[in-house]
Amino acid sequence: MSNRKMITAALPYANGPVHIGHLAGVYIPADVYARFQRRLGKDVAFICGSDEHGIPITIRAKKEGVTPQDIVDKYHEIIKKSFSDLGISFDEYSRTTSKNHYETSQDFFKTLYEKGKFTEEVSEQYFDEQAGEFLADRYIVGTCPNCGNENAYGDQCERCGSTLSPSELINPKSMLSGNVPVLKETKNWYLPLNEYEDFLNEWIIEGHKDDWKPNVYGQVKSWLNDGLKPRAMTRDLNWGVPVPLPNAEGKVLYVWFDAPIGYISFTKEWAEKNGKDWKDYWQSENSDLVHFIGKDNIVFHCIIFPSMMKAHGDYIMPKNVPAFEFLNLENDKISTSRNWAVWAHEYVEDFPGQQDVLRYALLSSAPETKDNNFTWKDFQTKNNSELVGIFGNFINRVAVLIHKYYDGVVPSGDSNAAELQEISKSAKEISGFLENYEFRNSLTALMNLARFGNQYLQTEEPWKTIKDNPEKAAHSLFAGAQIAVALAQLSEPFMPFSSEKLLNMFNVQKLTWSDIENQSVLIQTGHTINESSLLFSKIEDDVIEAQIQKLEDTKQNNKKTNPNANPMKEEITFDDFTKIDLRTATITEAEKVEKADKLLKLTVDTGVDVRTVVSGIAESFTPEEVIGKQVMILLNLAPRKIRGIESQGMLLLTTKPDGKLSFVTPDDSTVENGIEIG
Ligand SMILES: Nc1ncnc2c1ncn2[C@@H]1O[C@H](COP(=O)(O)OP(=O)(O)OP(=O)(O)O)[C@@H](O)[C@H]1O
Ligand SMILES: [Zn+2]
Repeated sequence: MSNRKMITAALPYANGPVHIGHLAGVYIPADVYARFQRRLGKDVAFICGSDEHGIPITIRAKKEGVTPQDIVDKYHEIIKKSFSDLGISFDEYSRTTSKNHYETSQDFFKTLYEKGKFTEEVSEQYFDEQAGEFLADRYIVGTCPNCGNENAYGDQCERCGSTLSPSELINPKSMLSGNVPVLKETKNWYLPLNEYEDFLNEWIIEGHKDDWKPNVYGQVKSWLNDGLKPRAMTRDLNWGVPVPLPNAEGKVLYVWFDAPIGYISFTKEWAEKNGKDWKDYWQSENSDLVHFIGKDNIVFHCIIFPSMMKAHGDYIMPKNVPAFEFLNLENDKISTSRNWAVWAHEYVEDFPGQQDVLRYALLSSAPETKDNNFTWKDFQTKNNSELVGIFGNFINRVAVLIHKYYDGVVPSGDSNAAELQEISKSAKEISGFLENYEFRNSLTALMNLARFGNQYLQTEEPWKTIKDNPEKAAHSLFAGAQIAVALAQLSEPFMPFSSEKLLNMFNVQKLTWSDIENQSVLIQTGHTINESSLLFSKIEDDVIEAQIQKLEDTKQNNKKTNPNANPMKEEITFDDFTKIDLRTATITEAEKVEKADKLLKLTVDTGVDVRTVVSGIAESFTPEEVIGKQVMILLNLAPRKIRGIESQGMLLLTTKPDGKLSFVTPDDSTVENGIEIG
């Protein structure tokens, strides 16, 4: 084991604020680990920053009519403040638009280029001639070949979830101009990942079978089993780090090339300010590199970035990549675009001074080995029963009784008593779990010490023995004080705000982890403690209901701005519109079409003539229901045979949320048939 810990947390993408999913899946566990390593006396660099390049940012900027820089400036500040408010103890939090990052990532690219690690490949890519730009996959929309969704993206259909490439889309269109894009040749630089398969197999599949998490190991194995392909490390785009080669105008580094190099750039920035050498953390065998990420980032941190570092030649490989699964909210997938989230900055406003409650609740339901769910009710229970009922209650009783019976001076007791062994036992247990990235178990071990303390006081009953056996009472509170101070010390990685309050309350200094493991006496007889203050307070039902209501409002709002509604179709002229002959009409007869579940044969009085229309409405209406209904008809639609019946025209219908159809009708019954609509 080495003395240095180079800890990174996934760079949050600067197109939205931080939510509880990010916190539970990456930043809080990473912070617990970093704080713990510092307490072990390790030389820790805990590094992060905003990821400010890539397509979603440019798309968002276009939508809002601002520049990509405007977007990232806004979210970088919000994200940075949320982390600091929640006590995430980054040594450096920077951003990928920093000058230093441009230089570092360009240098990295140049080194690989000069060593001949890239292959150059010419490929055909979609190009928007009107906008004069190559189109990233996300910038192309069209019909999904799998489900028929008309608004599938060039890389993915969000309706059926299938992964696509732009050439698979039916009727591809550019999102920039709405035009049909053309294929045009372009040259890019590729990293032949297939050449790194042997190295990855040996290093991860053979070398980390036992110490990496099964979810991480399994994902890597399946990527390797499928075989790796060369991947483009540059893109035709105008937002990002420019490719540092001649004749590479209009090309930038692939966002997943530059983003992980951000860890290195930001370490440099931190090292420079603190008189350290960044290479001691990234290029020395006496350093453990650990990446904290969510499961969707595994391939980038276990395959692509390591291959880049291997190609470079000077870097150490990560010791571990403890990736988390996903956190859901109230049984629904957390989503920035649907605003389905508990936002860190809003939590801090709604629950002032209660950051540790969120840290505790998220850690105890961290999606460590499988996806997990956050609910407000559960959050309330964790606070009221565990933090208030057990942890806070125990410490408060100890402090209050010491003030009451001994004027705030720790009484004398037997420092060899068996109950004091619990302290070092807990410290060792927590430490073992944390070294193994088992955050939930470590938190349980901490709470178990508080539980033990509570029970101990309950059996000892110093409030009774103080009368007839004062020596016993003194020892009980001496031992209670040791356990309370142990909790103050050991809770720091998990609940840093409360830990600090507690250390002040007991008027003691921070100890190293090994001191806590090795000393049974953490606060001496005769030591004066400060006034006790309440650590945690009960969260009432109305507070929780307000949060639930907020989510309910989001649901309602999402219904209003219907996420299922298709975006506008291609623009048409007024002349185009006047070609359409829409009229009011009345259905006079209706019957089922034999052997067709969906069809009704209708006789329609159009005011101009009486005609037959076959309409696919039988799953929404019975024939009886529609007779006499006034409707709207598209009169000049070319006739068409459906099931042997000639259908002359089309009725206008729309769809209700339950999927049933609804007629478009005039809202006034005095409108006669045959009147034009327009
Ligand atoms: N619900 C979640 N649970 C656990 N981890 C998550 C969750 N959402 C994102 N993460 C992780 O947080 C880190 C930063 O995420 P990033 O900024 O890239 O956002 P994202 O994945 O685009 O999320 P969103 O789409 O919700 O904004 C990544 O490592 C990602 O895997
Ligand atoms: Zn689809």
